[in-house]
Amino acid sequence: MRQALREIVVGIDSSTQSCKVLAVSAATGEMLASGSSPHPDGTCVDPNVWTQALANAWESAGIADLDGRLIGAAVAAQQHGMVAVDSDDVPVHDALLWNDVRSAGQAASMVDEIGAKAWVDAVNVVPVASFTLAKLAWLAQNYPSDAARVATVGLPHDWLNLQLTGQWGTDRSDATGTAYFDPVSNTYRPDLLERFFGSGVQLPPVLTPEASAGTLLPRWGSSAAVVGAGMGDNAGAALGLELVPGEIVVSVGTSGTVFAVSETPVRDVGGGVAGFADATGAHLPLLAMINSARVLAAGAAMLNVDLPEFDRLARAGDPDAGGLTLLPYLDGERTPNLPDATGTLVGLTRSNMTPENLARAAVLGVLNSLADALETMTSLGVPVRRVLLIGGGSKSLALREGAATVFGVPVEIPEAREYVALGAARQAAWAATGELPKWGRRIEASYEPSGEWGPVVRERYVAARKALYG
Ligand SMILES: Nc1ncnc2c1ncn2[C@@H]1O[C@H](COP(=O)(O)OP(=O)(O)O)[C@@H](O)[C@H]1O
Ligand SMILES: O=C(CO)[C@@H](O)[C@H](O)COP(=O)(O)O
Repeated sequence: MRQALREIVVGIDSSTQSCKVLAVSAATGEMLASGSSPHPDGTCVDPNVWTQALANAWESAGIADLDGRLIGAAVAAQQHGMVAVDSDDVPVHDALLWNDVRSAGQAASMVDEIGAKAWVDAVNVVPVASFTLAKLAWLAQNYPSDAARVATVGLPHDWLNLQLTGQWGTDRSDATGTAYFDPVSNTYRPDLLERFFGSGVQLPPVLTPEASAGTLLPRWGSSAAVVGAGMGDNAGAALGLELVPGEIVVSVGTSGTVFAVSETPVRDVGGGVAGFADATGAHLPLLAMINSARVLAAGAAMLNVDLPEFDRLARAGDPDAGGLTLLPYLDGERTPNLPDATGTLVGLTRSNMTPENLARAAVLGVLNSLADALETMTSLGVPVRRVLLIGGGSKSLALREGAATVFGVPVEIPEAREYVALGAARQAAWAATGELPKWGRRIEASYEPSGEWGPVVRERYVAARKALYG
């Protein structure tokens, strides 16, 4: 069915640092309006803050003024966040986010109790601090009276679905980040939830990718547009990029993520690759890092420069940063599973200790941590013809130019777009029209690996990581 050219869909990306709203043509995907609003810093937040940021971004994009042209909306959001509410849907505790490592002890106990293989067999992930179930176990152990009041548990995008439509609803891609949903049988595992948290908790229905989660409540404007099922943010980016097997996305945003689409589940008892679902009915094997674009921002702050100047410095450094190696685990790390780790700078000498080399070491540290993840992914048989580099950090020219050489594979930079929000918009069009539109994707720049300094930089990084963490 051809959409009328005037019809509009809205995609929402509620991510760690901000909420972005994108209005696009349902027929072509062309951007018509956008707005954004920041989220507070920190690793836990009252979910009502996300609702307010969405309202602000919605208003600044002028969505309520689109009259009868708005036919659909959908939310893609940061994964895993623990939204635990009472019987009136009031949060009983701030939502612990994916990058809150306080639940590391609970995750480790969960693995000790039943073993990594049993977890992979049950839900195709091995628990780490990031996953919702570990956070719920943390809540039960540290705030038992709050835990006792929990009536429903959802995720950030499920919460925003509730705000938009008045109904709870989730999808496979986000449900797989809980550690109590099996992406193979497509069913919840309430036994695991009961064992590590408690019984009697309601969970949002898991909607199919093209399903409607409801229609917009009047507070969002006059239109009763359809709201799609929504999804986790990485599945949103895959949908926005129209990703196909053979391509691996490396996203350098608040989180660093490495993911691919796959018709079959990818199993990793080693726990690096999480066997998430995508937003089309297939799978989304993924590795996530806590330390990514913010390492560059922290480096810029340390050198007292802005991001463009930091980038200029990094490009002016020696190709191998004069021998400096940064293990960038500034906020603890998830992959590798080192929640208590800190960053380490190796190889300082009086001659290499320049702002240029320090900036370049930060860029190379982020790239090497992503290269570790890429190697784990391909070691499990996930094919890689090329990497698509996206996320706010991919604006850094130093990062772009170094990526192919550190990864050892060709890298393409898709044109600058908000791919998470775009994927949500694409799903909204699917829910509203019954057809998943093809909007295509344009590539802005391509890079080939150069053998010159990449292998040396990679070897130094791997040696430093092994020396410190085995
Ligand atoms: N030119 C740049 N160089 C390095 N990092 C950048 C640049 N521009 C933006 N960033 C970083 O990108 C991050 C935001 O990326 P984005 O993909 O929008 O985040 P999210 O993953 O939360 O959606 C911020 O941490 C910001 O500092
Ligand atoms: O934890 C994960 C994926 O498993 C993160 O990717 C979060 O989904 C947050 O992402 P951003 O805020 O960086 O988009």
